[in-house]
Amino acid sequence: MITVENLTKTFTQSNTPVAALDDVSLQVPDGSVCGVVGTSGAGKSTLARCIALLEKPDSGAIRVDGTDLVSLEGSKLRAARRQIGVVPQGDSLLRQRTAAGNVALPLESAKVPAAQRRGRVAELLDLVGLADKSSVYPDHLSGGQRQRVAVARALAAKPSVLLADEPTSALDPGTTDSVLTVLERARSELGVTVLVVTHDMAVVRRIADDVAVLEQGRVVEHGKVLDLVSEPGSRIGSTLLPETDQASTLQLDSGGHDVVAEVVLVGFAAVGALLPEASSRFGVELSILGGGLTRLGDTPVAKFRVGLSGERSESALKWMIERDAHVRRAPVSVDGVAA
Ligand SMILES: Nc1ncnc2c1ncn2[C@@H]1O[C@H](COP(=O)(O)OP(=O)(O)OP(=O)(O)O)[C@@H](O)[C@H]1O
Repeated sequence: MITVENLTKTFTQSNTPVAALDDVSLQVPDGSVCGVVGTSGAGKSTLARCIALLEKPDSGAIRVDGTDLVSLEGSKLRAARRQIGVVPQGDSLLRQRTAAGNVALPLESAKVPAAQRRGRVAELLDLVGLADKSSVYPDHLSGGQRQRVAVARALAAKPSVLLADEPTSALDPGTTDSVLTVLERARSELGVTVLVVTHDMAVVRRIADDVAVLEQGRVVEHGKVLDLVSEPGSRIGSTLLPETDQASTLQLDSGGHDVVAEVVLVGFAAVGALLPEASSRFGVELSILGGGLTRLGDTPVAKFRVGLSGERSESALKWMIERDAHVRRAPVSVDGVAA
């Protein structure tokens, strides 16, 4: 578990203090992937650098498996750093070393014997799908392959935490996918806790269990992605789920329904069966007025605007809520048209 408690960090720019981190607290459970997102200047990289112990916060604590890393010094600090593998922002490989040579670097620093080193490097290159590129130099690798070597290098010393700062920036969607697959594999096959700093919501959509949204140095939203998307007003929800409120759809179809509601359904069972079952069980006519289906990680999630007509519309809605559908009633005016 990574626990960040009340972290603050202020820089001075032209004699003016800039609060890069302003009382930031968050938790990343063991073996999970947490995305840290936010606009440019929100404080994402500063947070990553503090957690990687490359920057000292002004105050606050960073606990990995219970130990506060901020207070460590000397050999204890060096040992703690080894527990945190870092994939830095941008191209970080040494040009004069092969892929294998780059991955071997942390093992050489830790004085791991050569035979053991070779075995570990081979394992890691295999993990990132680059076993056949071991003797290739970075200039002859694609951007995505270079990032995967950087991930292998970050994992070399068997860290419990992997921190990746914008690992997919400047990569096209196909290449992004190959890098995300490797981060996801680090979690699933090695049990590493992964923190990904990114401005790219596709990263959150594809691999994050948890997410923290930073804005001007503060955490404005934090939690499990699948919980947040069902909360009314969630920024994550409005970014990751389909739009439901196109004015044209509403004007054409919403009139005449007894109940109009926005429904978020999470998981195969809910997405596949809940609406048709509610309709048949309560004898109500149910129309989809907007929205659609998406996928967050492996989980299908739907957000629909629905219109229900029939005497038992309210009961149908209540029944869906009891089955974990997240329902928000749309206000309906006296003539029955959704506002
Ligand atoms: N070394 C520094 N000296 C002065 N100001 C800094 C320093 N590092 C960061 N800042 C400032 O702190 C704030 C947060 O910067 P940070 O790089 O953490 O944001 P970010 O969310 O990672 O942005 P980006 O997505 O553009 O990388 C910004 O206002 C930035 O200008």
